[in-house]
Amino acid sequence: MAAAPILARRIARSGVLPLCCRPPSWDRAPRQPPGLPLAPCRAFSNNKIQVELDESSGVAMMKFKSPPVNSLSLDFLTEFSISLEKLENDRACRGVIITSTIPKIFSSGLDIMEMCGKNVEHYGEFWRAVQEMWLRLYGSNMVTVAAVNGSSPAGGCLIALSCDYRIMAENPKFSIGLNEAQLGIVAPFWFKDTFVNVVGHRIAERSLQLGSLHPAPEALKLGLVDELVPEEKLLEKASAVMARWLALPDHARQLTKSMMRKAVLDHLVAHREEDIKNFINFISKESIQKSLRMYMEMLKKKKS
Ligand SMILES: CC/C=C\CCC/C=C/C(=O)SCCNC(=O)CCNC(=O)[C@H](O)C(C)(C)COP(=O)(O)OP(=O)(O)OC[C@H]1O[C@@H](n2cnc3c(N)ncnc32)[C@H](O)[C@@H]1OP(=O)(O)O
Repeated sequence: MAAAPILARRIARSGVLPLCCRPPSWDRAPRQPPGLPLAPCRAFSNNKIQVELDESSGVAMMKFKSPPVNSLSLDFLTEFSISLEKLENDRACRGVIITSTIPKIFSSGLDIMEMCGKNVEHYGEFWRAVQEMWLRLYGSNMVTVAAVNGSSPAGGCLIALSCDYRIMAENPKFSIGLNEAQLGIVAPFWFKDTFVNVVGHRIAERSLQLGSLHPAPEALKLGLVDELVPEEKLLEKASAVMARWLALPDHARQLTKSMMRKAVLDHLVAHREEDIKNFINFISKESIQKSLRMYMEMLKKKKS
């Protein structure tokens, strides 16, 4: 019996408070009393995501590990939201680095099979889980750094865009972008707003209308990612960036982050049910289902 729907309902019932539910944490510096042995790493690993918290630095490493392509299924999204919630509520954790264990893939975006041939209840539950994940990540009090070590289309790109800083492996074969238009679907307003907040209106408009996937060097030029580094240096660089961000007092950084992101978060919170209804109506259309089926066939043909 799949646990995800139950967990998803549990999260949904609990409600998410954007920017974030726990109290302000300027007193939450990692505690490593001098003279004591190094604080241990605490780890929790579920099926699809592995998390290790280094208590001495206050930094968690979150690794997606859902073969073949880290697609964002209902189970994955539920696990992701629960992992974020656990870290958010852990006073020892101040920052999280998000990366993937799958070679060449950060995340392939929303699991298309969750949006194909299912019933209205399923679409509603799935979309609520997508919203939940974004509200938790975009509204997180923690410093969030995406170490993008592979391709990252659509929902995968949204995860990276929702972080505070994006470092990508400098391989031109890896691409990133909101390519929904290529699938015959439309990125919802909060995907668009998150994108605009990172790259500005003009670049976002052109990229969204064309459903562009930008190779890493182009993504850097557009400001979609903040820097490129050789793949083998990605985690080292992410840790260095994290240390720089954590050097500031938490309360000042968090209030600034909240000020920058609040309007966009509030917009979805105020229109959450409407957004779910809109998704259900859109995705249930026969023409949209046909587009998604054709896209999946195209992916399979590309392989053979
Ligand atoms: C009102 C609002 C309405 C709607 C809003 C909806 C917003 C949607 C957001 C999204 O995120 S949609 C998903 C967009 N994702 C993509 O376009 C990515 C598609 N995948 C790829 O381009 C490639 O698979 C790849 C990620 C670059 C990896 O390529 P690679 O060659 O390494 O693997 P392969 O293509 O052979 O794929 C392996 C396996 O995985 C299946 N797959 C891939 N992506 C997805 C996915 N997103 N969902 C489900 N399944 C996916 C692929 O079909 C292969 O399956 P197979 O082994 O059974 O053939």
